[in-house]
Amino acid sequence: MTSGAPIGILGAGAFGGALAVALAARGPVTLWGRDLRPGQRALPRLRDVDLPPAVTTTDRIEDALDAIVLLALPAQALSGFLSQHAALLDGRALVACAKGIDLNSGLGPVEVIAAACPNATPAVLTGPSFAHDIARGLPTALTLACADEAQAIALQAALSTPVLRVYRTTDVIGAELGGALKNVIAIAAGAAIGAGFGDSARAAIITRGFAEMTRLAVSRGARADTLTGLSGLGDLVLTCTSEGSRNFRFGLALGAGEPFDPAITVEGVATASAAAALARAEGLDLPITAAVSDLCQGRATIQTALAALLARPLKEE
Ligand SMILES: NC(=O)c1ccc[n+]([C@@H]2O[C@H](COP(=O)([O-])OP(=O)(O)OC[C@H]3O[C@@H](n4cnc5c(N)ncnc54)[C@H](O)[C@@H]3O)[C@@H](O)[C@H]2O)c1
Ligand SMILES: O=P(O)(O)OC[C@H](O)CO
Repeated sequence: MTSGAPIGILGAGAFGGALAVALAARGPVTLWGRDLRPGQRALPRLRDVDLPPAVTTTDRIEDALDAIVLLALPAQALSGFLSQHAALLDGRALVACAKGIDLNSGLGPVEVIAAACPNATPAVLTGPSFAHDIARGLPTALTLACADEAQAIALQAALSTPVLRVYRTTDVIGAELGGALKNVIAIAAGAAIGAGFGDSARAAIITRGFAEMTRLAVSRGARADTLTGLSGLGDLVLTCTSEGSRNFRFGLALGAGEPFDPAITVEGVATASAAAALARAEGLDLPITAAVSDLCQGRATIQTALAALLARPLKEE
């Protein structure tokens, strides 16, 4: 894997498209999408952005199997996609870009890769980053997590550009759970704002939500300090405070009792249920996560969820 080596991106949604634009600054990129026409230069999920000449678009996965393959697909689609294409993908450096927990298995993206492609070198790219910011060339810092440190160093170098600053860690569980769980807390923050509970309530949700993220991640084997980094606290702050976030906007609609376009990817919905199940299995108390899961599944209203959270026994912080 040399600097400027070709990169393949599977998934031509907002994030796959944005990464293609950014990584084209350092070498050739092949972008595969299931609905992509060869030669297509504009992406429906990434409005007002034209792909640069260094990006080749294709609807043949075989064309995008470069030394590094980024998987820019939603978390709930990853397992099925990998199983379907395992023969092509196994044995490669596969970098998941998804932020979620697989609802069926309770696994994070790296474990999902390992299960479907046992000979691949799996990694995850996460951290605070809106596709529309990256595609516009705005400065962004990400986290690359890979259990193999030498591979983490190589991927970090290969995926960094003058404006895309990639940090690395070998704490895969911590990095991927931070990215997954912040989406759940962002739904709660959005719901609080949408329901008119105010900014003080949002600050409480961010803080107590962060405690829940850390509790579950540490219980699953993460280092607590990973959660204070870009992939945890960094992304939590971004996603809970910006209407650029789909999870936050979904929460806003939920809190306001308004409809939300079901075609928009909102990772926190499935991940709330997956995280609540993991917490039950680990004997952990994650009240905000459970409330989001109940809200999303229609088992609670915004008022009953708030009442349940406020009625909890008083405790030490
Ligand atoms: N958009 C962002 O700002 C952003 C930033 C960082 C990380 N992410 C993460 O990246 C992942 C993808 O998000 P996105 O924003 O690109 O979503 P998106 O909805 O914009 O695009 C998802 C793409 O995946 C494709 N897809 C879905 N299921 C598929 C399947 N089974 N086979 C093949 N293709 C399939 C869709 O056709 C679509 O092109 C999510 O986990 C998200 O959390 C997104
Ligand atoms: O739009 P969201 O809520 O999926 O968030 C996008 C990124 O994960 C922000 O880092």
